[in-house]
Amino acid sequence: MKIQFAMDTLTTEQALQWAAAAAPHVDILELGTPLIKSEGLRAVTAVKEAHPDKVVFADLKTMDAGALEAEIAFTAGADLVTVLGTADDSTIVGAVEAARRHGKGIVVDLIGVKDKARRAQEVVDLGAELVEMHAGLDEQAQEGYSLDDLLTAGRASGVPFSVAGGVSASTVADVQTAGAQIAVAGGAIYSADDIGAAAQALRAAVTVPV
Ligand SMILES: O=C(CO)[C@H](O)[C@H](O)COP(=O)(O)O
Repeated sequence: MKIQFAMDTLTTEQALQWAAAAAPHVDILELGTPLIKSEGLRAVTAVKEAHPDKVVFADLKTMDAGALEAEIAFTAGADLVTVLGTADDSTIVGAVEAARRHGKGIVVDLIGVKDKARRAQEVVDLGAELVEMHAGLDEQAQEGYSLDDLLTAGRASGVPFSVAGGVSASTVADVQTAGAQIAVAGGAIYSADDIGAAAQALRAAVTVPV
């Protein structure tokens, strides 16, 4: 299973520092939505130039104009771009077509989707590379939140999936056992005093490296 580091910060400078510390221990460097809104796609270019060997993930969370938004992110250096599962099918198809022109991929983020397993199957049929079983930061802050529903939806989907929603070193093995291709971790890494050590601990907690 791969590890994706979600860099939810507001400056390219901070992201580059975090990426440098975490890169030896992660497979995918994600530019979080707040970072892209704050700095624009220049941040994607900067991270790709600094880490050409890593998969660079632009978390655009596109809801409309799928072809156009995906096109500009791939041109800026992204390898994977997100479109929301709540978007119209035509938005997802437009983004997938842009990905194919660039030899890259679209990840459909299922944040806010009620029946995640069913929508996952639909969007993979539309050409998405994989889906992200995702509970956002606001959902995570609610009392009683756990990853369990995401893992259940992932197992039920039968399609390639990642899991994002507060994944930490103590839950990453459960994500792997559920069959995820990718575990996404943001706060568990960037909130630590030592970013590199936190990324390394997450990697070490994955029982069977893939
Ligand atoms: O996309 C996001 C929020 O919308 C986050 O990047 C994602 O949830 C991963 O971060 P964390 O591990 O802190 O939940």
